Amino acid sequence: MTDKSLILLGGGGHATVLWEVLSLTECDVLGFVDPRPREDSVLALHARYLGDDGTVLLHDPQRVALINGIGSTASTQARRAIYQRFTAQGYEFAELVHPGALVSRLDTLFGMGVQVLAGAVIGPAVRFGDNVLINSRALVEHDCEVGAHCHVASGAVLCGGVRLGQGVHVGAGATIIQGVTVGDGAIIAAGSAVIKDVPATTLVAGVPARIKRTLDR
Ligand SMILES: CC(=O)SCCNC(=O)CCNC(=O)[C@H](O)C(C)(C)COP(=O)(O)OP(=O)(O)OC[C@H]1O[C@@H](n2cnc3c(N)ncnc32)[C@H](O)[C@@H]1OP(=O)(O)O
Repeated sequence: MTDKSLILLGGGGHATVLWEVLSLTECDVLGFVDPRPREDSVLALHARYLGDDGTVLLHDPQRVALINGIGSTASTQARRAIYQRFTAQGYEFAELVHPGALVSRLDTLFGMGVQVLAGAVIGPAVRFGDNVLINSRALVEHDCEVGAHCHVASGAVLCGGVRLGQGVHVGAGATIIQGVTVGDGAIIAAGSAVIKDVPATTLVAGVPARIKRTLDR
């Protein structure tokens, strides 16, 4: 974890989860930014509202680091966009690991700003790119490679040696069997069982998962 003070980007559901994780750490959290904060959002947890996203730029990137509070339910584009916007301005994103996650540090590599939430299990020799989100109770087995900006949603399972390209969304409760490769920008529907490689920018769904359509990106 960084020594810098932290600013949370976003105030919605994912930010609320992160706010709780932050409350379990010793970090100095300045507050959150959001263009349109809602009363039933992280505000309800008495988080300090700093202003819209542009407020971040009032803070020296040498002194503050950011937490990506944008979630995703399918496309990971919004999480990627805000990450790229602020890294281009010289800001760093802090790693955030819930104390109730089990993370092997045996040859496991984290990119910048990786988030691992409650109950997630990460096996040895796993490689995470930047801005990866491993959501609650997900399982990432040994030797997996998870590209930048991927979201492995709640309860999803990556068996050993799975390779995800960049910006892949693995839906809640989906399982990808060992050795499968998933191309950049693919979306795996919730609850699917993926038993063979998935081409880039396709949506796959079902048990076993089949291609439903090509995504427009
Ligand atoms: C903490 C958190 O909450 S993290 C967020 C976790 N949430 C998720 O991971 C949600 C993942 N989202 C899904 O699974 C959605 O159903 C999506 C993204 C796949 C739907 O995508 P859309 O583009 O809206 O697809 P649409 O609903 O039109 O369905 C396309 C086809 O896939 C099928 N399909 C969609 N979802 C599923 C699914 N989960 N399982 C099986 N088939 C599915 C549809 O029946 C349809 O099939 P058809 O073309 O044969 O009729």
